[in-house]
Amino acid sequence: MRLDGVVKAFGERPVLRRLDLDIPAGQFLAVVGRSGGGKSTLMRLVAGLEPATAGTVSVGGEKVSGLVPQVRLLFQDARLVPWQRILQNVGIARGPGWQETARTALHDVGLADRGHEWPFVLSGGQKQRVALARALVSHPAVLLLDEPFGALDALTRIEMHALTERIWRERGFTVILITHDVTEAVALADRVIVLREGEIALDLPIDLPRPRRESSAAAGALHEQILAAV
Ligand SMILES: Nc1ncnc2c1ncn2[C@@H]1O[C@H](COP(=O)(O)OP(=O)(O)OP(=O)(O)O)[C@@H](O)[C@H]1O
Repeated sequence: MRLDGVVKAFGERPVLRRLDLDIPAGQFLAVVGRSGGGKSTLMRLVAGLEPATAGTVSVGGEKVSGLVPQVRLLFQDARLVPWQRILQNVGIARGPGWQETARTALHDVGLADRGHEWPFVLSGGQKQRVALARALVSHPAVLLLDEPFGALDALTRIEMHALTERIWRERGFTVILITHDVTEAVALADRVIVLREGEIALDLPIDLPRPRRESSAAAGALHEQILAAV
């Protein structure tokens, strides 16, 4: 994925100012920044939900000019369809064999036996697992995570971190994770970008070995550096 001189303004208000960014396939990138810094706007451009004011976004060498099928988004709320059972929520594309594909995806997120139930019976963390399974069925090349763990309790969040990391390592797609949580960024990402007032204030590789312990001294030093940039 590549951003070339990307600018986004709403009327007179510039939200992103000339962003240049190269994201190699398979990278786990975290985007950190204060509220209002332009993180969600960046996500919407990359997903093709909104056009850039200037510059280009490309995925796999193709310029983005509308919704990109190989890019999937996850939000803070799971956005399940309440009147459809869990299996149907996951199997959104009802082609041949959709049930088997949906069952496999549910199995991958640890909800193998819940397909026949309704979304309302699930906890917040389980709903996010279903949303993740729904994204996985289309074999995305890029997964955009817009604070999907933000509303979860601390223990569930750590479980979701481990699950996301495992599936990312197995499947090898590219991830862009938006988060306020610097610890989360350092625990999961290969690279952290700090977005401040629409510009990249820091672009930092995270070379810690995996699986990571969130409390290591090396992680602490990176954490400080990111916070200072924010
Ligand atoms: N459709 C829109 N029209 C006008 N202004 C907008 C629109 N969308 C976003 N903005 C403005 O762009 C700026 C960046 O918003 P954005 O949602 O990208 O920030 P963010 O970094 O994701 O914040 P948060 O962490 O709070 O979600 C804000 O000042 C916001 O008011």
